[in-house]
Amino acid sequence: MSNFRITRSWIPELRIIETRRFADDRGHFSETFSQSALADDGFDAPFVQDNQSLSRATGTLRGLHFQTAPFAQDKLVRVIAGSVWDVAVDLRRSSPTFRQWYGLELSAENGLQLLVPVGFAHGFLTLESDTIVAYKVTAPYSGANDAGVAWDDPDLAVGWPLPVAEPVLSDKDRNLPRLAHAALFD
Ligand SMILES: Cc1cn([C@H]2C[C@H](O)[C@@H](COP(=O)(O)OP(=O)(O)O[C@H]3O[C@H](C)C(=O)[C@H](O)[C@H]3O)O2)c(=O)[nH]c1=O
Repeated sequence: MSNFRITRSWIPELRIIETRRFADDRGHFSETFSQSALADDGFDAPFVQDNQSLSRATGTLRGLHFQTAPFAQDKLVRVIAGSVWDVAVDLRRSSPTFRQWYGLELSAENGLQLLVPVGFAHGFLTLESDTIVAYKVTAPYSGANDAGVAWDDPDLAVGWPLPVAEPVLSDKDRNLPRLAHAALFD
């Protein structure tokens, strides 16, 4: 049996990755990344950078972000501590699921990962305090190509399970454009 099970969300380009846990009296062990498991599922873009963020407060929302070409990124997202509602939004104008979003809970407890390909915006909302999110990307950071769309754009109507009245946002995220004015993918 493989240590990874890769399935697709109802938006088929989004992969959900389950990792096998080897539990014993000490706790558990799992492999968290396998290039060959992803390649066997048809994903072979090389990851070039690892990122990690700590969000202290429950209800912290980071997103919805993406980088524009030529620094567009695929992202492989997992949670090391705590839990998030993780969201990907299809920004590909030619896609049958354009403007649609998919969300799931990623947590240290469930060990799930989401692979968000180029063409999607990504964001998450923390469901616990002191949540640590780690993710691999297939292009380096480029501030000049850092783009995004408003987390609360009514044209997207993302179903954030807000555990607080108002999310904790960066100034940048508070001022991201609505979809109608955002950079998109073909
Ligand atoms: C993403 C990134 C940021 N930075 C610098 C730029 C800022 O001075 C500082 C914080 O960046 P930012 O506020 O964009 O971090 P997040 O709000 O956590 O954004 C990230 O979280 C959402 C959920 C994502 O999907 C993106 O990968 C990423 O945009 O780190 C870097 O130096 N390298 C990087 O790769």
